[in-house]
Amino acid sequence: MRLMALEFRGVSFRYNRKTTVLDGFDLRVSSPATVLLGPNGAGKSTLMALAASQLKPLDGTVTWKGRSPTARRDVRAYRKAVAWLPQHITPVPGLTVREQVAYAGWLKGMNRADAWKASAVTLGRVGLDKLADRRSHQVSGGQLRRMGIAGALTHHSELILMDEPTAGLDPTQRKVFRSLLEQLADDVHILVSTHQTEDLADLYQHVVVLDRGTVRFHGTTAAFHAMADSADSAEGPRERAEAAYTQLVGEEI
Ligand SMILES: Nc1ncnc2c1ncn2[C@@H]1O[C@H](COP(=O)(O)OP(=O)(O)OP(=O)(O)O)[C@@H](O)[C@H]1O
Repeated sequence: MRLMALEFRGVSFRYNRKTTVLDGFDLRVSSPATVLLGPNGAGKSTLMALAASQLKPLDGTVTWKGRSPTARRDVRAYRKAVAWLPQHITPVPGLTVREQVAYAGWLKGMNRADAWKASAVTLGRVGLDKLADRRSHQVSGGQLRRMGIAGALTHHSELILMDEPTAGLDPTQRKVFRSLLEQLADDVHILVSTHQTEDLADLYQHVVVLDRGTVRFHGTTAAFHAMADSADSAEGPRERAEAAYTQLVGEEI
C-alpha cells in the first residue's frame, strides 16, 4: 500500500524574478491532521496551491502517495485524491448547495447519479442537509466552506488542503467548523494553514512552522507546545502555542 504522505522534494517556485518563495524546498507530511503556521508572506498559500496543483513547481516534485500532479499518468488520480479548499470559495451562480456538491463529485470523474446520491450523505455529514436546496450564493462564508468540504467528501478525497478555513468566521461558526474538522480526521487527512492557535492539540497531531520559505519546526503538537514550557506567560493552550511560535519566528501570530 502506498504511504499516505504529501511530499515536497527539491521544490522551487517564484512568482516573478524578484519573488522567490521556495528554493529547493523539502517537506514530508504524513500525519492525518497537520497545521501549517507562519507569518504573512511565509509562503503558506503558495505551498498549499502547489500541493493543490493550482501552481506548478519550477523545479522539484510534489507527490501524494507517490503520485505527482505534473506526471501525465498520475494527474487524474492525484486531483481526485487531493482536494483544495481555498480561502475564498466562489459559488457557481444558479446552483443549489446540493447541486454544487454533486457537481464537485462529477468534476472529479463520478457519474451524475453516484455524485447526486453521495451529495445527500456528505451534506448531512457537514450539517448542511437543511440548506441543500438553497442557492449556493445565498449561504454564509462558514456554510460555503462546509459545502466545499462536502464536495471533497463526495469524491472520497484522501487529503483536504485548507487555507485559513476559519478566517473571518464568527465564534459560533468557528466552533462548528472546528468540530467538523475533528470528525473529519477519522477518515481523511487534513493540512490546514491558519493564524488561529487556540487548542491546536485538540485538532492536530503535527505542526509545521514556515518562515520565508523555510521549515522552522516540524514535529508533534506536544513537542511544539513543550517549547513554550519555560515561558512565564504560557498558561492556556493558545498562549503556549503563541509562545512557542514567537520563539521560532520572533514575532506574534
Ligand atoms: N500572485 C503573486 N504574485 C507575486 N507575488 C506573490 C503572489 N502571491 C504571493 N506572492 C508573494 O509570495 C510570497 C509568499 O506569499 P504567500 O501568499 O504564499 O504567503 P502566506 O504565508 O500565505 O502569507 P499570508 O499569511 O499573508 O497569506 C510573499 O512575498 C507574497 O508577497
